[in-house]
Amino acid sequence: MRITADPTRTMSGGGSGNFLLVPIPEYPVLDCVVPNKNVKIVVLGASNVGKTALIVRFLTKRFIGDYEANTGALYSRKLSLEGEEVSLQVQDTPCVALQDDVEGLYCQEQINRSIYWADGYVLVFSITDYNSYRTIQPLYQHVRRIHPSGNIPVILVGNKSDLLRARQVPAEEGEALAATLGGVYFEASARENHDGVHAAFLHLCQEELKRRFRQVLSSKVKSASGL
Ligand SMILES: Nc1nc2c(ncn2[C@@H]2O[C@H](COP(=O)(O)OP(=O)(O)OP(=O)(O)O)[C@@H](O)[C@H]2O)c(=O)[nH]1
Repeated sequence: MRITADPTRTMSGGGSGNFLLVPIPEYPVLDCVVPNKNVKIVVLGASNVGKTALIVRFLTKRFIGDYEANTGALYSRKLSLEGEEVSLQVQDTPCVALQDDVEGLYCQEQINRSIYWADGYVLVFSITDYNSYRTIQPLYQHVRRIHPSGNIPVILVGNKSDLLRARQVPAEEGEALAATLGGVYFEASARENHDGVHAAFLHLCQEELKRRFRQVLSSKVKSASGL
């Protein structure tokens, strides 16, 4: 499945101008935690693909243009999902890079900790940068090495869909890759559209909550059948 940002519904950020973003969590993390409804998401991808821009767009509806490089900031906020309040934590990360050794991927220890910590994964590439797309498969394998068992809620985001003339990754390749990862492909533009970005993050939260629900259900079935 692919969701393309709708340019007719652009939310440009109301004259925010260009300035360096200093990431400040919307709520203090501890105030934000709702028991059993705390979803932790990490955003991963190569350099310059728009990880920070996507997070900022999702949380503030704004596109600023200039972001502090490799922030690694943790953001938190509450949101209403299907009538229930969920506290969401979103971890920005420094970029990962392909390299020629056996592992194939350069990933800082800080990123490994974030992968271990998270419940859900936003894997981002830029549709204008084929190398960033090539990073995704090894990155996913890296996540799987850290979480070898279980279902990993993941979405694939092809960002910068406003730059169609510079496209290097066809939408079909994004969809095909997402299918092999067991996730959904969202094509989005952090620059031009809030709705597509919002839909992507929301989908991931919903997937994680569904996964928990299935887990609780199956453990109840197991304990009932054990009686
Ligand atoms: N045209 C366009 N530019 C974007 C979009 N998203 C981000 N950018 C620009 O791409 C550049 C990189 O954005 P960042 O959000 O800093 O990317 P990042 O992946 O966090 O980068 P690293 O710090 O290298 O990990 C910035 O100049 C953004 O303004 C988009 O959807 N469209």
